[in-house]
Amino acid sequence: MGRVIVQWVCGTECDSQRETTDITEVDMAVFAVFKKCTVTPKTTSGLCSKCKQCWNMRGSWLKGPRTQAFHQDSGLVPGEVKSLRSIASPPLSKIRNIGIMAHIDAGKTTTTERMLYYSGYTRAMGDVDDGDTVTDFMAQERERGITIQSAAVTFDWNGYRINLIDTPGHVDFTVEVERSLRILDGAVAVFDASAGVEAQTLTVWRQADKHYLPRICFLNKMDKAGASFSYSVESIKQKLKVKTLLLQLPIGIAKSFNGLVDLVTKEKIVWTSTPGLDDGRTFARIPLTDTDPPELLQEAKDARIALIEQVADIDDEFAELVLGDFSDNLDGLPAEKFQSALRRVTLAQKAVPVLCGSALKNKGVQPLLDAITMYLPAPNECHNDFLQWYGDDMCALAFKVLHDKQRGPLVFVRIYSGTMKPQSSVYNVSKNCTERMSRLLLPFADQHIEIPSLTAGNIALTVGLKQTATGDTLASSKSSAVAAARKAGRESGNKLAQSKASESLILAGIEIPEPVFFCTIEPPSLARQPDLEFALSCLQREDPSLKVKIDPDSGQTILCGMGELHIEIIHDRIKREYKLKTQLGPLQISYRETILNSISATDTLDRTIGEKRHTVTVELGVRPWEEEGAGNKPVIDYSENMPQQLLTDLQEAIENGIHSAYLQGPLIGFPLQNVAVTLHSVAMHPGTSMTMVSACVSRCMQKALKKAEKQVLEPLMSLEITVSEQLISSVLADLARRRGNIQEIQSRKDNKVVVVSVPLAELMGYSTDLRTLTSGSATFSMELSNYEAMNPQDQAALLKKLKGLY
Ligand SMILES: Nc1nc2c(ncn2[C@@H]2O[C@H](COP(=O)(O)OP(=O)(O)OP(=O)(O)O)[C@@H](O)[C@H]2O)c(=O)[nH]1
Repeated sequence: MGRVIVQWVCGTECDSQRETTDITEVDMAVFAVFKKCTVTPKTTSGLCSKCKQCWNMRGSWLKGPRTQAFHQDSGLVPGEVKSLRSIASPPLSKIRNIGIMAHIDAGKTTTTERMLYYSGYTRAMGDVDDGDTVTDFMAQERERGITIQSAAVTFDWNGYRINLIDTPGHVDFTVEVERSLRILDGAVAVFDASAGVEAQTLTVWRQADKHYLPRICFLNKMDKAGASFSYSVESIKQKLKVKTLLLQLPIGIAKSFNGLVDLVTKEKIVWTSTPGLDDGRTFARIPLTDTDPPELLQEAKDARIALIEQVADIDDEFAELVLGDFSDNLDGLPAEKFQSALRRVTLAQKAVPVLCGSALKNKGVQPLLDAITMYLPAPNECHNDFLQWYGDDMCALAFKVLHDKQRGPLVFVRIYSGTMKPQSSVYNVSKNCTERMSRLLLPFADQHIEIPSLTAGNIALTVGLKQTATGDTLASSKSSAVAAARKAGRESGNKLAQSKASESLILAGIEIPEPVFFCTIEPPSLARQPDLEFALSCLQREDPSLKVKIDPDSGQTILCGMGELHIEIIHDRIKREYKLKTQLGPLQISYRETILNSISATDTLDRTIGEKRHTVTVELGVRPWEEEGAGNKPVIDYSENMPQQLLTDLQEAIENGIHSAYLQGPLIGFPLQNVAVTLHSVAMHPGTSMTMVSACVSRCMQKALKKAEKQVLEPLMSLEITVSEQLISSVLADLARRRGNIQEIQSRKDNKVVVVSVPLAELMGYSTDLRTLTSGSATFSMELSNYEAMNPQDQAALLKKLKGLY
């Protein structure tokens, strides 16, 4: 038997876990028991002692309560496992990396489950309502009705490899959205056919626009009372402003929905059920004939002609074909030519194919899978700048990190070029370190299949990378990354471009915005502090927009995040996943401090520790720095009196002292910004330790800062709000109340896009307020723009508040 890593979890009381590398008959029977709860294992010899105990106690798994972990195992049959091994690396043209996006409850999970089932990789169909799906989401997501984390599954369909990734749509999780979209080549948007376009779909659709992703629409829930094909299509046209290509027509609607007409092939698609097995696996494609109801025939004929005209309008090659060989005989138009034209139009994003069905009633999913392979792009049809520099060398992007209790961190990567192999070293370009990857796995359906290598275009799961975090770029070696950077520089010509190019090599990953909110977090007891630190370090690797630091005064742990909801979710995850009930302090905004004039100071530190006397005297000056290049790091220079060549450890000690003082401003202890430091002199007693030098420099700098004229800087956020013309006035009025400074109002089709900068302090709860103001129709994205000086009144009010004088 092949080496197949399968993790299974006993779904009953014992909660034990086991990994096996060889699938045997017994194991298969056991998996079947766990998955389907209907088969009796021939023997219990394959069970661990805990499971055996459990088995002996119950005598059966049949009534075992279903737990979330229960569904990590699968009902694969041995033959299928073999076939997985033989197709580990399909040709590039046969790979589809696609996202599935939808408004909450549109049927994304149900559709994915059906895809896995029909492609033959799960033995039973998972059901959202029974809570046994493969792409199960976090508890918080279900409770709050939002998607936070993306799931990645791989499966094969008709010789194509499909890597399917969920794209969460909530504005507070921009990084999660960005990291999913960044590695995709195309997307399927799922709609509830009784609701049309809903708010969250609008958000993700716009994000997908930003990444130029070709898309297909799937109108799900055609069986539902109130479902309307025409209403949904109209809503897509109106709200998403796209040209829709109706490739199918539904046969019947709501309760009477029972099939589809394929307008490209002129066939009816009818699902047949065998008594007791209505799983939608079998269906027939029957050419439309005169024996079909005349209304259906007429409707199909009109819709097909409209589709042909529409495609001919957009695609010249197709227009030539239609006007030439087939002008008198549109019926004779070969389906393959039609499909090629539809593919060109979809890839060029000139229009979007629309399909329909009912995932729950097992209708329409197979044609959707065909459409994914037919109309969405292969990785080599997408453009990625940095690829040309790596050539055949391996370059991959880590887009998701999961913490597995047994295997440690599992890192999902998208391979852009070259080949990845287990038991090999990889160079992390973003972290400048080399790591060893022990195993390479495919997240195949609900299994992780061990593979010997994987080539460009694929998505893999790696084990053993301990440093790599979400968003990091991986290359085969440091020399390969340097060679790629050089190549990029050479091609761009000058020095500046060279440095930009090498930066963009690193940024094959995702730009992580600076966190703007923070709060303290405390474990339930001091003894649990190490547990909290462990939880936070795991969460930080999964989510690079989360930052953790220690308050130098109080020693408290500080959590810095992107938004109110972000911090709330992290708090919740620590409780659920790490079983730690932590206490959060009030949410605060991360201000900065600066100075307005130049000041010098001198300080002496004289300490005797043990037998040893440490004496050091420092003289330095601080001044405002208005030129570029300072930001949140100090600009440091040395006066002419200082020796030209300082000893390395002395210089390091001095700069450490400056950096530590820079973290705590003189007014309210926020980090400094735009301050330069000049060191005039350092005199020390022989044998004085470098730690004392750092301490003295830091103290001297704080002394100088205290004497200077001080200023608080507040974070200004740059917002892009997309809102309909009718609602723009109320959005603008609200922004004025929030001290918003409108920079630009652009027109985007029927919508207006407001570009505005607003102090973060005025944006608490903004996503909820905007939703209320526009009944959920407006969307916005937000990022840190810069830090700006507060006016004297606002600053005085803030200082009073922070010092507790209110
Ligand atoms: N009538 C009908 N109900 C459906 C269909 N597809 C899904 N549902 C139901 O709709 C609800 C939501 O389905 P999900 O598959 O969880 O939808 P989702 O888009 O993944 O939802 P989130 O994960 O919460 O974003 C469940 O109760 C499903 O049973 C369908 O085709 N017809």
